[in-house]
Parts: sequence; C-alpha cells; structure tokens
Amino acid sequence: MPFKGPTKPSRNPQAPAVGFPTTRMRRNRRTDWSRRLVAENRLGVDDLIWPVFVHAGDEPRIPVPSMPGVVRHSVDALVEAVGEAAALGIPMVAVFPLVDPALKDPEGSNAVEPDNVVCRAVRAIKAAGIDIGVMCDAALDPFTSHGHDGLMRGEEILNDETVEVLVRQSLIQAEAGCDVISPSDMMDGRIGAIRTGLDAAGHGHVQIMAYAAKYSSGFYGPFRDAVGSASTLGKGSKDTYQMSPANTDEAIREVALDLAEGADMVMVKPGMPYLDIVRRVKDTFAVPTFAYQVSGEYAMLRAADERGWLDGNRVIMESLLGFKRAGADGVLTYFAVEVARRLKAG
Ligand SMILES: NCC(=O)CCC(=O)O
Ligand SMILES: [Mg+2]
Repeated sequence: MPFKGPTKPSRNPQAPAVGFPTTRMRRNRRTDWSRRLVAENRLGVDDLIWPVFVHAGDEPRIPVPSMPGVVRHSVDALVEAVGEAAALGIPMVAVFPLVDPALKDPEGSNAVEPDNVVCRAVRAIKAAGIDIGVMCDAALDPFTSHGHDGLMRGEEILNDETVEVLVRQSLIQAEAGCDVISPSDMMDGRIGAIRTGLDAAGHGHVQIMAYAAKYSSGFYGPFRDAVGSASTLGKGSKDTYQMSPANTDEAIREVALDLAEGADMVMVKPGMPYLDIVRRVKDTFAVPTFAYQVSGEYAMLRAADERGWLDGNRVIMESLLGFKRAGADGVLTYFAVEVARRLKAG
C-alpha cells in the first residue's frame, strides 16, 4: 500500500512540511548489493599485520594461557606459520621473543646478541624466501630481568643510555634481515638515533614504524605473559615513559617528534580505547598510521566469544573495521590469520 501520510496535520511547529520524509536513510540499506555499494570503509588482507611469538626451544607451539588460540612458536614452526600468512596475502609479521629467564639481566644484554632468538627467527624467515615484511621491536622489556623497556639506575629508567642500546639492537636486527624496526620503548630521541645508526651502517632502506603514541595501559597484560615479562615487571609501572591515558594533545607532540626524526610510519597503541587518537593523528599528519589491537583486546573478544556472550566472528570483524573508520591504514592484530582466511572465503 502506498504511504498516505498522517491523517491529521502535525501540531508540532518544528515538523517538516510533508507528513513523511522524502529522504529515507533506510532506502540504501534495503538490499545486500546496495549496502555493499554505499560502504565507506572496507577491511582487506592488506590492512593486517600479524604479531607472532617465538621461543628458542624445540616445542613447536606453546600456548599462551591468557590468549587462547595464540602460541609461542619454535623457530621452525614460526617459519611454517609465516609462510601460511604470506600465502594468505598478509603483508607483514611482527616478531616478539620469549627469552629464556637465564639470559635476562638488568642491561637486557641478550637484546644486542646477533644470535638471539629474534635474529635467528628473522634469518630463518628470510632464508626460507618467504615474501613478507618482517618487523622487529626495538625495546628491552623481553630481555631485562626487571621487565622495563630501558636501562635503570635505582628506580629511574635512563633515557639516553637506553637509546644507545636500542640503536645497537636495531642494527643487529637489520643485519639479520629485518625490514622494519619498530621502537616501542617510548624513550625520547630514539627514532632519530636509530635512523642515523641504520643509515651509517648501510641500512638506509630499512623502514621505521614508531610506536609514537604508546599509552601506559592495563590492556598489555596477556602480552607480558606471552613474552614472560609479567613476572619480571611484577607491580612495576611504565608511567614514567609511556603516555597517560588522559592525554591527546601529547600524542600529537609525540607523533610530530617521531616524524621529524625520520619515522616512516606511526602507530597508536592500544587500539580500541584510543580510536580518537588514531583519527586525530591521521587528520593532523596524513601519514601512514597504524593501530595495535593489543593482547588485552584480543583476550576480551576471545573470552566473550568462548563464553557465548558475544558472536566472535562478528565482533572481531566489527572491531577491525572500526580502526579503518578511525583512519588507520592498517592494524596489528592477533586475529590476522583467521581474519585473512575469512576474507578469502568471502
Ligand atoms: N611492544 C609490543 C607490545 O607491547 C604488545 C602489547 C600487547 O599486545 O598487549
Ligand atoms: Mg616519543
């Protein structure tokens, strides 16, 4: 039946002159083809960066209890897993180590050992000829006996002394074949120092993705289980170097500095609670901008799905599309492989 409009004229002086709206927002939503046609944002496999964990032992896969579905791979198993990611079209993996506690010390000296597990993993991926970008963190937390990202004097995290070590760490990673260095430590001036160091050593093509706006967050808990720094850090706080969740202008200053120092790409971390920062960074600088959907975000969605409280398939895709809507060019997500499979299946 055609619409006839209201039987009585509205008494509301604000009401439009016609009884029913001529603009009907629901018209474009009626059919699947139309919804696809008017979609403003899309998630594709090219948007995904897969963070992976590697350990030095022979056990192919050691589960991370607080991240169901995520494992720490042996080097061999990692090469296999990264090969699968590449076959799915995922452009890049980010490699994180679980370091043997016996190798940890206050200086994080294993971080600058060319034969440490990160470098061995990168060399193995490259030796296998897998066509995928490999990113490595510059930060000491998986390697230090105190679980902090830098060197300490008393309770203080030393800035400039730490930066010198980060440069050496970046160089051995680049030497191993790492394509992108991602300083995640939040020391001041480290991007410029690493850029200078890489260039001087003939690694001018190695890119830098700066963890530019990294917040001091409770959402990193499960990651610290995965890399074994939860016990070393204990109740230690990273508030003196990571950003306060209260701040947004400060994120703009952080990003501006990292870009001025030579960052090729910038990252906001964590992800979902910081979408406003992603949007502001993208609008302000118009540079390649990434978000990290961190371990705690993964754990929340997984746990709710396992309990049947949320439809996992649906909320995972929705959460990732949210990053695109906020302006991110890509997302680091532990869901990368399963999402890539789903995207491929259509
Ligand atoms: N530098 C890498 C991280 O700290 C990751 C944090 C997380 O996934 O919770
Ligand atoms: Mg900074």
